Amino acid sequence: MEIQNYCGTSRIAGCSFSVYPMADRFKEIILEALRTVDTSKVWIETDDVTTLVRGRIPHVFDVTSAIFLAAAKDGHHVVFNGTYSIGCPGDSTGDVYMAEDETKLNLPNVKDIKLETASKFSLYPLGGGNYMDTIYSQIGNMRSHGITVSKSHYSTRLDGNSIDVFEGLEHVFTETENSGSSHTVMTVTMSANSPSAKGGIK
Ligand SMILES: Cc1ncc(C[n+]2csc(CCO)c2C)c(N)n1
Repeated sequence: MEIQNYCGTSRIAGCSFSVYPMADRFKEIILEALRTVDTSKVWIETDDVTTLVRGRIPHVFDVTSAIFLAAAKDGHHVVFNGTYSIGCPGDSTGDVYMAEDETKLNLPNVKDIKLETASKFSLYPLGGGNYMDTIYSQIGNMRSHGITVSKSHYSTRLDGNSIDVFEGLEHVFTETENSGSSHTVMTVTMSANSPSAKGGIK
């Protein structure tokens, strides 16, 4: 069989992510978080390393943020690590999940959860010309979401309420996509309830 390497045109988005609860009950916390979130508007697959979610951008962010919040809301130290991608060559157009509307199913259940988080994110607008301009303007974009933004090497640090940070990141990702980047990748590491002092290890 001939193997084809082609670029789909559907603009299906996706995220490969894991949550790491630092607790004895980590297995139950992960599985419960995956079970309680409504995933009916995305394609989803979990294995022993990550969970993959694919569909429209709003639902990919709705599901990933709700799973993190479900795992972290009770106070356990939990880390989320995710790679968001859109325009990946080979992601097929045929997925039924692209027919869904943009109404988020989980946001009403998690929007009032207040959870202070520390994150680092990196944005990679692939296939566009002025990628540094796009990155700098999108880092500026995060500030307008009430997020504390600070410099780091290889990434940008974000301190703020979990849902607000996810909302800002969704905005950044969507705007980068709309700016004409043919393939966009964004990595996010988010930590909640860490016993470490902010920015340090004491
Ligand atoms: C979101 C998410 N998906 C999958 C894993 C991988 N994983 C590690 S332990 C465990 C439970 C026992 O099977 C699973 C599924 C993860 N950590 N987070």
